[in-house]
Amino acid sequence: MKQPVAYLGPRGTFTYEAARSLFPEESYQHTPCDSIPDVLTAVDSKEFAYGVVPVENAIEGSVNMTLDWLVHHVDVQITGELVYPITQNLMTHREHADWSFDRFTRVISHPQAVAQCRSHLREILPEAKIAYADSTAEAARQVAGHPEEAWVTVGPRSAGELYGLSVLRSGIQDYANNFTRFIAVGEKWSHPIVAPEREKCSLLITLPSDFPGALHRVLASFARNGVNLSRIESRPTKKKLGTYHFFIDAEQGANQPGVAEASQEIKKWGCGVRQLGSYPCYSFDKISGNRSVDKGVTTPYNQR
Ligand SMILES: O=C(O)C(=O)Cc1ccccc1
Repeated sequence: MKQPVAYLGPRGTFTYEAARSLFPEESYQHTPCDSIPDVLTAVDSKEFAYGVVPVENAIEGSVNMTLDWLVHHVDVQITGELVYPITQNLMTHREHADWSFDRFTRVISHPQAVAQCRSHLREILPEAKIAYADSTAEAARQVAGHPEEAWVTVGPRSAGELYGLSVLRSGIQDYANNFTRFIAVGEKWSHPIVAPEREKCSLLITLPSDFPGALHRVLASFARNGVNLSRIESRPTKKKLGTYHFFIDAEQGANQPGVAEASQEIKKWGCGVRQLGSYPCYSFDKISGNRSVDKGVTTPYNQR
């Protein structure tokens, strides 16, 4: 029987692509959820063994919705990572395929997709209002369902194809090298065909109050124990202005030397240390096999 995987849907999202790359269709059944919290909650409640959500984009940075739900609302482990190339397309209803840009009144998409194309959209659609949807494919679905409206959307070509939209312009992201990191959450798992490129682990560190130089000491402890860090991101604790949780990614698995030692030392100083996962990392190029991704135009519009 195929194992169930929840992803940020509907079909056609970038997350759908990522979910199919990490969890091949031969062995897994992919089920769309309406939002990132829905995916994480469904895995936390064990309704689904696995889930896939976006966590960070090269242009726009962290997906705060994912980070905040991991900290405050669910207790799930990160079990894998995929780095996936993103090409953003400006798309509209087939009936408006030959319209000039100035006729469109609204751009609908996921906040991350809009943010990745902000300058380009300001330039070509300066008067259009921005409206947000829970995913790019949901936005495509809305545009497809309203031919009477002068709406455009931003998202993957696959979503446009699925909902019968026309592509007005491809590669509308503001910068080249637009990649998104997606995470798998839930039960332990490993890709049936492809070996991971490396291991990583993610920790959530909470500093005690009134502790001078606490963050400095935390980082120094990792350095002393020979642990290479690749990311540090702060998010508000939501309890008091100016207090933060720190997401820290280390370039090694949690059971390799250094991480346990540093964590113990940090805990002794009164810091909270929660392991969010120790997991294999994959890149789309290696994992995709024969499946194609929208190569589109990956040079941003202002560098053509
Ligand atoms: O809405 C989607 O398609 C998603 O998967 C979220 C997202 C949006 C923009 C870039 C990467 C992921």
